[in-house]
Amino acid sequence: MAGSSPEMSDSSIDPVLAARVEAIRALADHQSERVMVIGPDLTVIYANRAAWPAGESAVTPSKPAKCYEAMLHRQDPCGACPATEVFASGEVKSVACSTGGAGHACGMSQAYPLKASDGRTDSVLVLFRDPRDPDADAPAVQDGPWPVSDEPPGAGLGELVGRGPAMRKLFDTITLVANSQATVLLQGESGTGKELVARTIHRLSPRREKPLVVVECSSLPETLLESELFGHVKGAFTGAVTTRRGLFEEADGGTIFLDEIADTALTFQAKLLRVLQEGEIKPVGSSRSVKVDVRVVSATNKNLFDLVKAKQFREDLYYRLAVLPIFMPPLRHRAEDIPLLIDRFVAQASRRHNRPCKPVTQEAAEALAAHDWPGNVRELLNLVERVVVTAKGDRLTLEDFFGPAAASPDSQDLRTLVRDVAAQAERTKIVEALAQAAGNRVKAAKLLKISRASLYNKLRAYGLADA
Ligand SMILES: Nc1ncnc2c1ncn2[C@@H]1O[C@H](COP(=O)(O)OP(=O)(O)OP(=O)(O)O)[C@@H](O)[C@H]1O
Repeated sequence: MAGSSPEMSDSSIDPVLAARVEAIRALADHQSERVMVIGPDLTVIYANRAAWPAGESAVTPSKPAKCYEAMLHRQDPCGACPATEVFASGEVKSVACSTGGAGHACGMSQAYPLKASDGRTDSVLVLFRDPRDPDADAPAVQDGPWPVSDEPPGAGLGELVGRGPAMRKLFDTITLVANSQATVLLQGESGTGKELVARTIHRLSPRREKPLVVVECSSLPETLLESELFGHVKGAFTGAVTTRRGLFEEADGGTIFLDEIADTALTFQAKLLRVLQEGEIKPVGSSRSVKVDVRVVSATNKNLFDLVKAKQFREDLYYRLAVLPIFMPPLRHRAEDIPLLIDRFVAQASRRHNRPCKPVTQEAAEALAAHDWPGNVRELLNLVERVVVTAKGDRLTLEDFFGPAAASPDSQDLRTLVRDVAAQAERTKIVEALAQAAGNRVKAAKLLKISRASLYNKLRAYGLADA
């Protein structure tokens, strides 16, 4: 065993936490990045080989050691350890140890709370700045090649817009996880921005010069998904007329984004688990394994842990994928971000459709902020885009968004009206996409940038299932 983890065999350890630490161990044991997990009393639960001071081996201490004893040979803790703030707040923090690891302190640069099954922060995952690295004092996350933003600074991260507490917390988490190699699981309702977050993680990560490969897992039958991801050799199955590299190989050195991971079959999950455990893929029909260095980010709009409990998703794979889980807040829980999103989307759509960028009236902005947006940011985006194209006046009014009925004094309940209008805009987009794709639903889902499962749900909801 490369790291120290005497307590992990302790049966009193929470099983969710134990599984998470196991998954961290599997990923971090052989990495050169320094990784450690500590308990609330600063006891070392796990430390990989690289975390130990140069020249010292990872010895399993006879009794649980405190991080300052084990790493720095100190008798006392290092004054105000930044990790203690993470235990207190339970929030993700980019922390900076004041002495930067120059002999007296450990030089931790990031700390991530690991929650037990009851939601308590039971331990903290710590990543370090490497004092031997010439860029050690540079910010952990460099600016990516972002497009020029329409908003003032502080209104987002890359293409992600938001400045309310939920999004600020999300941005902290993203910047933190971007710099590590660990797998990330994004969970949240459809349209909340999971794919955009995956892209942001990739663009902020040291892998940004290498490919980001996006795979819509629900759009392919199991056998095809396997050959798409792992490749196949000539003659492996009917139709395999040539040998083909899989998407894991295409993503080598970069990131693979597995969307709708919950919709994969159990047999496929077993194969994916093997890839994550061994860091190598076996093309269909081949007996030869190929080493790949790919960071896996996956997403689902289902509750994956419920599927684990229902035995529809492998528990061991869940813990492998969810080393760093991220929950996307639905738009109705962050109404404070809606005006910013509207500004961004009006500016983008006006540029795209070559229209003047018009302001939104106060009345319309209030109605938009009051809606509960079941389709989340995607629904808002579609509505704004339609209005930018169709509005005639020099401002975007309540009537432009919600039709003449909204402007009349005895209009129906505004929430219902907004819902109806937003649904209408979405329905029209779906009908147009289906027409453009000549009825092919996989292509239509691609055009709409939604998953096939999500398209099927919407077709049913809008009475278009037979379209
Ligand atoms: N915070 C945000 N700021 C700006 N644009 C956003 C934000 N969140 C989402 N979007 C935009 O909304 C649309 C939907 O986002 P995305 O496809 O990432 O959602 P998703 O959660 O992956 O959806 P699904 O589960 O249906 O695949 C995209 O056009 C995306 O660019």
